[in-house]
Amino acid sequence: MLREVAVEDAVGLVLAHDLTQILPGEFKGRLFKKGHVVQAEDIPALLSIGKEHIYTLELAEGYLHEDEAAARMAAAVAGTGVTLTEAHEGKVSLKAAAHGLALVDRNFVDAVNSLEQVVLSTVRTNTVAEPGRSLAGTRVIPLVVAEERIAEVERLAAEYRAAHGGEAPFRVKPFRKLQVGVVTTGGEVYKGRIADKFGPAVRAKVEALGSVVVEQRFAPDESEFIVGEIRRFLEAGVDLVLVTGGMSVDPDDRTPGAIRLSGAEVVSYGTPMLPGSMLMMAYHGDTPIMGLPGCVMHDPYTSFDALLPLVCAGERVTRRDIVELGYGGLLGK
Ligand SMILES: Nc1nc2c(c(=O)[nH]1)N[C@H]1C(S)=C(S)[C@@H](COP(=O)(O)OP(=O)(O)OC[C@H]3O[C@@H](n4cnc5c(N)ncnc54)[C@H](O)[C@@H]3O)O[C@H]1N2
Ligand code: MOO
Repeated sequence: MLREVAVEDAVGLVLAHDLTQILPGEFKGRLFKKGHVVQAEDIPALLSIGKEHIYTLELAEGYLHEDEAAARMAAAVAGTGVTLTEAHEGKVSLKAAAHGLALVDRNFVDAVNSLEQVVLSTVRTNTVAEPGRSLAGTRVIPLVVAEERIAEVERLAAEYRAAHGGEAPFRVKPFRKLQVGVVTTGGEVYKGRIADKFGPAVRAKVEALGSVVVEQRFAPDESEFIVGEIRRFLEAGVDLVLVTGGMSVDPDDRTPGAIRLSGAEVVSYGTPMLPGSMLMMAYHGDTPIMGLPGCVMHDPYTSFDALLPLVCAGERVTRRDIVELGYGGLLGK
């Protein structure tokens, strides 16, 4: 168990937890590590950070130190594509091992946090994970916790894995390198009245996730023409077809009709996200095809930017994924 000891009497005893020093503007970090055996020369430093008494460690049977509890929780929830840090000041961080899509089961996270004294804090599911970026953290609130509490978290995680073919409730799915074909519609661009701005914008968004635009082709506002270009890319075996412009309500907006006419199975025309409400998500077999409205060209984050990471990670976008964009999806106009 923990024993409170006056600093002057602590020489030779084992520190129960990391001790943090904060010097505003200069330093914040660990002054002494958990497990450190207090030396006579440590006493002035301990007093300087305001410690006249410290906890020394004598763990009772059936109790865990905060570091071990955090480490066990992290190991229980972490799946593929995730690395764990060592416990530091009672916290373990879960980091992305590769550039990919963080997949987090919200119900599982809620179930863990409904237990008392434990913390599982994560990014939202479908967040883009950069390698080395911290995506989740585990800790417990008291310095020592009943082992039974952590065993409960481990049970929830084991049940989750059993119900999901072995997949963990928290994992990172690496991005694939997709070969992307772009069909840019619009008579004004096709006829050279204005310069194309969609191509560079879409290329940058695709490349940021590690995929590549293999070709961009141009089409006037004619359904059959657009269908022909879509089919050409499908026959060439691209992994993703993007059709830009012509997505709203004008008579010249042919793209949604052309995507349907090409034989695609439409998941959704329209997304509850602003900007990006006029986006179409569809599939030809396993090949995704997306109709991109004008805003994708000029807005940094739209429904396209929310869905492209799923596509690049090889997740099949469902109607449910589209529905869930609405809550928190008002970003612009
Ligand atoms: N009455 C309504 N008006 C609009 C609606 C609506 O629901 N009802 N939706 C709005 C939304 S949301 C969007 S987004 C825009 C644009 O949708 P479109 O995909 O149809 O975009 P276009 O009409 O094709 O083009 C808009 C604008 O951008 C220029 N453009 C298009 N492609 C290119 C390109 N490759 N390079 C440079 N510039 C391009 C085009 O010339 C137009 O000026 O509709 C809202 N309106
Ligand atoms: O498709 Mo619009 O995107 O909402 O600006």
